[in-house]
Order: sequence, then C-alpha cells, then structure tokens
Amino acid sequence: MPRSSSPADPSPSDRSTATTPATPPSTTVLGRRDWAAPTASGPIDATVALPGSKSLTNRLLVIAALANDVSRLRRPLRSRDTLLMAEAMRSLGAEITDHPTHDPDTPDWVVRPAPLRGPTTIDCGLAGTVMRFVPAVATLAAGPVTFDGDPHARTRPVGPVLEALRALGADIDDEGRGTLPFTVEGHGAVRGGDVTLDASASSQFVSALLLAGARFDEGVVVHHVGKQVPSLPHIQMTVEVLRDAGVMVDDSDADTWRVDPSEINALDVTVEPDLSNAACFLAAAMVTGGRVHVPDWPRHTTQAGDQIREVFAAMGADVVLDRDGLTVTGPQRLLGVDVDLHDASELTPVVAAVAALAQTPSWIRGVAHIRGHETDRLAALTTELGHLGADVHETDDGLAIRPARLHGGLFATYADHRMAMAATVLGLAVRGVVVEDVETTSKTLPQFTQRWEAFLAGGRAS
Ligand SMILES: O=C(O)C1=C[C@@H](OP(=O)(O)O)[C@@H](O)[C@H](O)C1
Ligand SMILES: C=C(OP(=O)(O)O)C(=O)O
Repeated sequence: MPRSSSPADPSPSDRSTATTPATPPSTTVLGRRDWAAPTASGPIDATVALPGSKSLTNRLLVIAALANDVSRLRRPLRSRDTLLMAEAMRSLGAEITDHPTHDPDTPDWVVRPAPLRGPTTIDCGLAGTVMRFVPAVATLAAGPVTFDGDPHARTRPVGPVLEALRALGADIDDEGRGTLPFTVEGHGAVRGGDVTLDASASSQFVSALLLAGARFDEGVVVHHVGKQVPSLPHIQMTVEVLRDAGVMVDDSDADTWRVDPSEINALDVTVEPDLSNAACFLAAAMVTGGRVHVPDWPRHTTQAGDQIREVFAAMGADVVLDRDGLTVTGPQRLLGVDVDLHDASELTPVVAAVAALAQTPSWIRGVAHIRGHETDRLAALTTELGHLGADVHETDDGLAIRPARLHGGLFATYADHRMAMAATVLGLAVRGVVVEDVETTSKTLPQFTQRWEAFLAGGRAS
C-alpha cells in the first residue's frame, strides 16, 4: 500500500548516482519535434476518453493469430507498438483487417489465423511485447524469422526468453549476444515441456512462453528462479486472456505457470482503455488541484495501471470509481508518497513527475528493473527532473524525491513515451517546460499533443 509521506529526509541507504541515461538527447534526429508543454492557469476540470490498452491489444493479437478461428478485437489500440505487433502477425501469415464500426476512428480488427511461416523479418521498434512475445510465436513457424528493432531496442534484455525457448526445443541464432538482432529458425513445431528461467528483468519473458505454450507439443511449465518477478499483474493478464480463449492455465504455485497443450479458441472481445496512459491525464488533477474524469474505467481489471488510484489517493486525492468511470479530484496540498511500484513500474515516470511537485518527500521503490525499459528510466528521470531544479536521487531500486522549486527547460525524453508524458505533467505546473521529441508518445498513445490540448480545452489552460 502506498503511504503519504511526512516532511522527513529520505532514508540513509539512498545513494546519489546521477548516471547518464543510455541515449543522449539529440538535436539532429529527423522528425523530432520539441513541444512547449501548456501551463494550466487554474484547476483543470475535464473528461478524457482513452484508447485501448497496449498490453491487452498485443496479447489479443498474438492469441488471435494462434487461434482456431476468426477473432474480432473491438476498440483495439492503434499505436506504434500495436501496429508493429499486427504487422508481425501478418508477416507470419495471419490476415488482419479493419472492420468499420459506428466510430470511424476506431474500426475493429478482424484476425484470421493461418499456418505460420517464414522467411520473414520482424521490426520490433522499441516494443518489449514484440521483442519478447513474437519469438515464442515464431518458433512455431515454418521457416526463418529474423528480429531487429530501434537502436536502443538492442540493449533491452531478451536473453532469458531466448534461452528458455531453446531449452524447449527451439532453434535460435543470436550469435551469443542475448539481444536483438537474432533469428528464430522455425521448424513448424516445438516440443515444449518444463523450463526454468530468471524473469526478474521482465515479466514479459514469462508471458511470452505462456502465450505460445498451448501450441507446443507438450504445452509448457515455466518455473521462475531469481529475484522477485516484476509486473505480476501483467502475467495475470496473460493468464486471464488465455483462459478466456479456453486454454487451461495452472498458476496455483508461486513462480510456476503450467499451460496444457490445446487449441486456442477464437475471441470476440472489447479492449479496455489503457489505464497506464490514463495516469498522465489524472495527474493533471493532482498538480492543478482540479478534477479529471475517465469514462469506462473497468471495475475489475488485470491492468497494472489501475494502481494509480491508490497512489494518487495516498498523495491526497479524492478518488471515486463508480459505474460512470473514475474521477480524481486533486488535493489542495499535494503530498509526497512512499510507494512500491514493483507491480506497476510503468507508472514510475508520471508518479515521479507528480512527486517532484509535492510538498513533502517521496520514495518510489521496487523498480530497479526499469533500468531495462525504453531507456534507463531511473537515470533518465534523475537527470531530467534534476535539470528542471528537482531534488531527485537514484537509489538501488528507485528514486528519492525531496520538495524543491522547479523551473522551465528542455526535458530530454530518450525515445521514451512515458518520459514525454512525465514532462507534459510538469509543464502544467511549471512555465517553460519543453518536451523533446514529443512524438515518441506514439509508441502507446497516438496524437498525444492533440489529445492533451483538447483535454485542456475542456478544462482551463493558457
Ligand atoms: O506484458 C506487458 O504488456 C508489459 C509488462 C511490463 O513489462 P516488465 O515486466 O518488463 O516491466 C510493463 O512494464 C510493460 O509496459 C508492459
Ligand atoms: C515498459 C513499457 O513498455 P514495453 O512493453 O516496451 O516494455 C512501457 O510501456 O512503459
């Protein structure tokens, strides 16, 4: 449970190591647009409808491509990560077409599975879901499947999932690197069975094996050994989506998941709104003392982003979830928070931005593994919040943030959508924040600046 903080110093075990994040900011990248984040002139009072969840959309695309019949995904997210996943499934053989709905902006996706085949090449972009889930699918293809992605994608961990797939009978050539690029030599089938891996760097290693596991000859039993697996709600999401498709999954023992070999049933499913992307909009209520409403917030969900409700409540918000959706009313006095975000680590950048504006100190704990996310997020946040005057220290497993007066400046985003969202939140409260390469938000949220401006126009912003 997150706790509000009182005005005390961060714990003595904190270390201040402001390392330089992986990709230095650049002024020469083609297509880069630096954006002056709007500043609020008063409390925001607005409603925002959000597109579908990236994590759900990409699981559903994989399951639909492996299923026994035609699936229909309603209100899927169309962003860079999900378009890359759709393209990956198409290039392995699935047919994915738009099906018009009453809303011309959100046609459904109709997915017709077909025998999986190579040779082909998969562009992973910077998407963890593509670089981890698709190799497991590619082991079932007839022919070689080569994977590569953005420059920084080559530094994100994939070695443990490739090693596990090899142990299950797959043939993978990564020239010993344990990173992109690599080739899965698909032979049309995989033995499967028991496998042990260390998934402490990413829950996506486990999800990948479970998503394809029902189609392995012997199914799969995945055992995790090592430090605690992060982002457990995301594994729960994988388990629930598989069960919805008729697959038997046993997760009754800690750190062990068993998937029986079986057909995967086709699905007709509506994708929930992306609750992690909701965080930056809800943060507008937090930092302006306003009110933000998100319709269609699910009452039951496996999305880790749902934890933002508890975090913002601990920071002083009034948080109401009812059948109309979620309403967050920001506090008059924004409190810091002491929170373990191990299960919901993708919330870290926005929570850190709100914490940097709080009147008491904050500690974000349990997120060491986000050094392997889109960028080294702990280093990137320490550096960029620091450039705006925040008092931030990187700890072994998170951040310690003390109250400080912030000022404007360029906020480098390191090709990380959530860094850009964090900077945008800061801009509401601090004049002169410029978000470097704001289009990087398209990884999970297309037309971010238009959405943000329309959102603020529903409220009050300068
Ligand atoms: O499976 C998924 O959809 C995700 C799992 C998590 O990854 P990690 O376990 O690597 O943190 C999360 O951070 C990421 O945004 C999405
Ligand atoms: C960590 C994230 O993404 P990915 O799926 O690329 O790991 C994220 O969206 O915050």
